[in-house]
Amino acid sequence: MVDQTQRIFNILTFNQISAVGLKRFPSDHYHIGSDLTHPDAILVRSHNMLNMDIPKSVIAIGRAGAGTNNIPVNEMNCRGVPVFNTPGANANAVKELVLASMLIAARNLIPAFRFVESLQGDDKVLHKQVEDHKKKFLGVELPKRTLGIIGLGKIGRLVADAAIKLGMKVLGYDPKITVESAWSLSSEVQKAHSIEDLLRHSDFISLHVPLMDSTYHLINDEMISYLKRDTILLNFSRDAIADEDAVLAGITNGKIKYYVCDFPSQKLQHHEAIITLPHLGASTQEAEENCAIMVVNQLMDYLQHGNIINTVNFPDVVMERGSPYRVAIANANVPNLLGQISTCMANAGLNIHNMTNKSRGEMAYTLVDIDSPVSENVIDDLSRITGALLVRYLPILAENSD
Ligand SMILES: NC(=O)c1ccc[n+]([C@@H]2O[C@H](COP(=O)([O-])OP(=O)(O)OC[C@H]3O[C@@H](n4cnc5c(N)ncnc54)[C@H](O)[C@@H]3O)[C@@H](O)[C@H]2O)c1
Ligand SMILES: O=C(O)[C@H](O)COP(=O)(O)O
Repeated sequence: MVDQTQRIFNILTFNQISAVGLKRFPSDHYHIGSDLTHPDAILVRSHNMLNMDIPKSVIAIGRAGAGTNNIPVNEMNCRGVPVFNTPGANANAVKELVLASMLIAARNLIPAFRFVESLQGDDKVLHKQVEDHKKKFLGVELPKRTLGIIGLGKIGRLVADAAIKLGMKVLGYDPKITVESAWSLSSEVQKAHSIEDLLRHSDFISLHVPLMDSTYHLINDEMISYLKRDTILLNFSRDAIADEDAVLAGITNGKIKYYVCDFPSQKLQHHEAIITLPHLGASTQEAEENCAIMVVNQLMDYLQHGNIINTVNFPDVVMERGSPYRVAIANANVPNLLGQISTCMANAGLNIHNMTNKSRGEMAYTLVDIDSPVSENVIDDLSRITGALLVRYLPILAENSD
């Protein structure tokens, strides 16, 4: 049997992951590279992995960021592979870009800038043109205007706080809000009774929901029909949350004054009322570092100790080491798995020191600390239990690597 205390983990990287995070991997137990052939884990940002042949060696995927719609999470469920992300690590960066975008749109800064760039002549001519035409760019101020926020998670609630500080009224809509988010939400955020209610009463609308089946084209012709005239719509979530054809029609019929979004497409290019940015929401030095540090810490804790924190498909499961010998089992959430695990260990003469088991939807996860080393045969027997998807033996790594 390979000495698991000496093992090396291969981490395959897609996209540019901040070196501040990558350097946390101790070099005596981790190899990092963008061209490794038998990776144990993948670190990714927005690289599209949906149609990729993900090597069978992969036991974890870490998304340095929030959205995981580029990762085949269902396929990973079948393999018992956790998909980690970094909730909140880039939220401030997105919030700041949303604030900038609201101000840019409210004051017509893009057309105003384009106008100035188009001017020709000496300073006297320029000044005259400026004073004659500035009325075309008359803007509005934010205080007392209503911002509707759809999705009050890590980003939505920061945007809400900032808007309130700027004197705006904030309406929020999030039927799936978590208890943690509800606790951290400013009491000044008014709850919209329905999405229609929010759309009808907002001057600005900002989308902060993940892309899932239930949010695909959340903003469509019908939803846009509820808007006030001249609404400013901001989408820093994902392209497909707003139906581009519906947005274009909404601009034509006067419901939408500006559509500001982080996801360019040919349909959205070269339109006076559309401002698209090159997916810049999380592109700050701070956010990139925060995401990389968080995801690397989570990944190392999982690879070395089996602990799971912040995945989109497994429950959080953390157990302090009670012994140097640990077995981690990702399994389907079916009856009698724990009984079979205990029986298998008892049959091998192993004494269980401590164990924990949690489930989330179809997935469950079990950590078992054992008083003595565990043989490869026992790991094979555990792997044969119906419903066991991924079984790992995790003795503490040798020296300097915890
Ligand atoms: N532009 C960027 O660079 C950038 C950066 C970070 C995140 N994002 C996108 O923003 C999304 C949100 O990020 P987050 O960190 O706030 O995530 P989050 O998980 O903390 O919050 C998402 C919120 O949306 C809510 N929600 C889900 N379905 C909803 C629905 N139908 N209507 C209303 N609310 C609904 C959830 O209950 C949750 O509170 C990410 O999934 C990602 O797609 C983009
Ligand atoms: O979901 C996210 O975290 C953002 O879309 C950021 O994506 P990026 O890491 O590719 O910038």
